Amino acid sequence: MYNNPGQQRELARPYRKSLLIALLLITFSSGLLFAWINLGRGNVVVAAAELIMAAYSVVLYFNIRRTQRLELWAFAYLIPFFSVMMVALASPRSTMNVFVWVLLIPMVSHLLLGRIKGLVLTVIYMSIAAGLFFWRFGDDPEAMQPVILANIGVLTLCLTAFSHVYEITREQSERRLVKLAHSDVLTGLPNRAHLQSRFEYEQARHQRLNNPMSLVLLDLDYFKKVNDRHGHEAGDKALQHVARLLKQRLRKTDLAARLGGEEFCLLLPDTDGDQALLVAEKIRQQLAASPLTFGEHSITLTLSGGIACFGEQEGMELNALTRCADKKLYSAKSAGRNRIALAL
Ligand SMILES: Nc1nc2c(ncn2[C@@H]2O[C@H](COP(=O)(O)OP(=O)(O)OP(=O)(O)O)[C@@H](O)[C@H]2O)c(=O)[nH]1
Repeated sequence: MYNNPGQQRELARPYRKSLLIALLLITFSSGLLFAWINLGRGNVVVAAAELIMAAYSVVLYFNIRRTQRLELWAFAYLIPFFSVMMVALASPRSTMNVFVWVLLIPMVSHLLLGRIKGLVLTVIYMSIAAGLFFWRFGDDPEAMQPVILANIGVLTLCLTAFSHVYEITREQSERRLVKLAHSDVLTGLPNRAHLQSRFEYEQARHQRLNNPMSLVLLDLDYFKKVNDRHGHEAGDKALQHVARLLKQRLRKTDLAARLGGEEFCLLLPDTDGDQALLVAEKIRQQLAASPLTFGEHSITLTLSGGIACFGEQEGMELNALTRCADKKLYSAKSAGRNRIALAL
């Protein structure tokens, strides 16, 4: 599942990229506009910094469209952008109005860098901006009025807090959505999409370490009869019963997924065919020995299974392995059900 920060960053990539591109276009046009205004006012240092920033944003624009390392480029944009802002704040020729730009810092930092790095950058540049404000206007009684300081302080704090809380809730809902998209609603087991991404991870690990890996397909026997005799609710309970058993029996490093209907798949890393057969047999026996209680009924469930081993012979891709395991599952069904087939 997408739980680590790297994967979380991957999810945020598309919207951060669009945002960064929009910011670059704004920086380019506003850089030109303000350079022209500042040149007119004789504020040459600030005008030069703004022109450089406008030119730099064109360079970034072309790099960002192709890059895979968005966060690095976001830093490459934000640090010069905020630094030029600080130059403008420090310039004796600029008025107090220019400090309104500081309010952009928390929003832009959080949106482009996420909650932790965004907060760090916000605190650094807000502290510099506060220092510059007191340095420039500390002896101006008009600017130092408590009501003005309170307005600026509270507004800045609010914007920082809102941006931070927004990022936290955005990350949480993103995680929830990904979890939903990767799990089966009825049983809570991972679904086919999750199996595919986990398989790709295990496939890469196998190529590096050459460890064995097995895939087991399990299918409940005569499941239609359970639905027909006891109703769909009993069928659903039976599927949840099997899912619970799989979760209990397997190692943390194994994966049990529901592929759909009454079919389940186990991905067993570091496990060869014989070991997989032992695991599947234990599950089969335990299921047969622990009937589902539904109302006053006790419903005995059995399953059949087929095992495929990762390798050139049976398959190196998920589809090929599944096809191979499916053939063996079919032979287990034909041989009378309630059994696991390792060979055809
Ligand atoms: N209750 C419930 N039933 C489901 C669900 N998904 C699939 N089924 C039912 O599972 C049954 C599968 O029937 P079959 O494919 O004939 O398989 P079977 O009866 O187990 O027979 P064999 O696999 O040959 O042993 C169908 O009746 C489906 O409606 C589900 O989510 N809940």
